Amino acid sequence: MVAAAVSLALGIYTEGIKEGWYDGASIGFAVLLVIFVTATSDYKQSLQFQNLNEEKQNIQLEVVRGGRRIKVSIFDLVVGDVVPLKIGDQVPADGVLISGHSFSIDESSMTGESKIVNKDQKSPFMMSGCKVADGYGTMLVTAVGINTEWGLLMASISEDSGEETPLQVRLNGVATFIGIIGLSVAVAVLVVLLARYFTGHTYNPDGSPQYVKGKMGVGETIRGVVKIFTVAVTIVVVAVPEGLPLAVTLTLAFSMRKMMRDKALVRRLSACETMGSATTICSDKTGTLTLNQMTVVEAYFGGEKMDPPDNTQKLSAAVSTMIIEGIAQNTSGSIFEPEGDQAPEVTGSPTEKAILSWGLQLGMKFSETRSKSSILQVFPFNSEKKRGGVAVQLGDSEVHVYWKGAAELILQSCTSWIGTDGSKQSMTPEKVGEFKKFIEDMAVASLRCVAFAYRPCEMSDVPKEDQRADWVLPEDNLIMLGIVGIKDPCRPGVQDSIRLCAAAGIKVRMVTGDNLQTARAIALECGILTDPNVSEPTIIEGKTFRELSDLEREEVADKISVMGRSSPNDKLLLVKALRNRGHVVAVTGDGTNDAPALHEADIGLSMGIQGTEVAKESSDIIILDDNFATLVRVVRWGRSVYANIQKFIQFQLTVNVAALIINVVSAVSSGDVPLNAVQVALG
Ligand SMILES: Nc1ncnc2c1ncn2[C@@H]1O[C@H](COP(=O)(O)OP(=O)(O)OP(=O)(O)O)[C@@H](O)[C@H]1O
Ligand SMILES: [Ca+2]
Repeated sequence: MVAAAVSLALGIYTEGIKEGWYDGASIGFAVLLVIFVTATSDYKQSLQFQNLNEEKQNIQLEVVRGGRRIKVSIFDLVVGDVVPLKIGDQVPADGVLISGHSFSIDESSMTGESKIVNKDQKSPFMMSGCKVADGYGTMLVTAVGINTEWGLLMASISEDSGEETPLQVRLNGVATFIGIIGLSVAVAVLVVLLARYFTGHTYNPDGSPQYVKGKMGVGETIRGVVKIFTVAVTIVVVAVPEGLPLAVTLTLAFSMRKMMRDKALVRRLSACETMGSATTICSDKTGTLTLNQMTVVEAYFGGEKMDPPDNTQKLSAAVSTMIIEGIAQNTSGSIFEPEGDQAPEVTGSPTEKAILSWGLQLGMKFSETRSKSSILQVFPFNSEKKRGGVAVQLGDSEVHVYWKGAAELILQSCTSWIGTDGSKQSMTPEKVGEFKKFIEDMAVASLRCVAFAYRPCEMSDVPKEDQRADWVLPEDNLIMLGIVGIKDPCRPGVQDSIRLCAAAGIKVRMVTGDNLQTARAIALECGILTDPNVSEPTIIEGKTFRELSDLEREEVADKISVMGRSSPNDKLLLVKALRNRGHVVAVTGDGTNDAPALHEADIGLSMGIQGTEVAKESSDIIILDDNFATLVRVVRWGRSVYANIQKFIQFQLTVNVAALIINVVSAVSSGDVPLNAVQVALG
């Protein structure tokens, strides 16, 4: 703007009002144009951010209305709703805890203290925005929206989303740098020209010197100097690549919108850029590479295979009852049994749903079974332990502790097994081999294996009610009930996406909590592995990797294609090792414990459907449809952002530098500039 004003003033002054205005005015016009485009794009971007923010906040959650669990948007939550909560969820509104087990809450977002607070009948109040750190429970909503503590807090502060990406910062730097060079060159030219002018080395077209000492009037001298000034100003204006940062903003905003349409919600703008340079993707298996539609297709109970898996003919009534009790009580899912003969509705995580549906096939009556015994203590399933348990009281003193979890891990804790007739038999090495063989067979067929076990107790073994919250469920000396194999088909199209990645130089690795053999089978199916006979360290167990030294981990990390039975912490270790190796790592995650790995990675991608709120908040991009193919599209967008910006920089710098050189050379040699700002800006 200053340049425009100066140029305008000088132009009018040197060439008269008729011809002089156009140079300055055109610079003014160019500047106004840039300002206008910047403002519009900034405005559009802020609108988009608002939309995205709304999208981010539009959490779908389950509420219980009329005894039935339904999914509603967080915006449709009303006072009086009953909301089931589990680990990783965000408390959606203010409310009180109605029921819960080992339920605790991370209130750091409200209080600033990162302390986990236990919630029970004595302190049942929960504030919106906090995260469930452990356990599960149900809450009654007492205040929503602006009436919550969180709402009051948010009303008093406004959010700032004007964040600049690293590329923008760098380009701003480049633009400033070039500007400074232009300025110094201009000053140099100014000095040279002035010196030549005043020493009488410049000439008019007729060959007479422009400046003759002592013979010039003041007006004429000023006119000469002003002309030189115009030249210098033009050099500065031409040299500054003012369009550069704007181009980046526009490109990013454009890609963000496109990505949103492709089912990827960008939480951090810079992730778009980084994603383009990713060299490896560590992907979850369940839900990302597979459909997450699970069904029980095999079952092995009472030491015998059930064929079909819901055929209970061989099992005695006592065994069936126990299995059904274990399924109905030891679950974080739920079944709604409508009146009449409508089909029951099963809700919960896909694994739970598969098991509950299978229970229904066995003839389980969900609420009836649950009312027969009362729950004393719960150990909710988590990916670290890969098992979940519950202690229930039947009658006066009989207590059953039920466990279900990763098959081979449960098997290790079993010292006996139950026969079809309900007799307890001791776990001989042969029988262990038999169970293992069965797990292996299912895993090779790409099934997820979940084992059921139990242990009878007496009420006298159970701590009194006031100390029960700290009671650790006994998990040794278990009695094996049986094992189910759950099928989760590969996503169609995943093979193509993985091939695409390979062609683009990105290595896809699978990091899963599932059994190594199951992982191998799925990896073969979706093309991460091509040879079924690969060995360590291409395919490695989480535990083995964990026990290596930092250096060894870095060495093997490159070779790993599949990691099975991994805990979220193993994922973090892998990401660290790969980054130390110089990789740009993208990692996917859904669980609460995945948050550290998502943070550590160059790009953290969380799952929109299966992902917990904690995971989403730690991620840079949310994959709304959980699909691996979407992830690959994000990479493509990231790369196009880079390519576009690169091209623009090349173009802009060529133009600016060339114009600068031409102008300087001709200014010094002839005292005038051939290229003015308008030509450069529009050219
Ligand atoms: N609800 C559940 N109850 C008991 N055991 C379960 C449950 N869900 C999964 N498992 C067991 O834990 C293992 C999976 O653990 P984990 O949660 O770490 O994996 P995931 O996150 O589901 O899979 P991925 O890492 O591939 O996304 C399964 O192999 C299964 O045996
Ligand atoms: Ca996982």
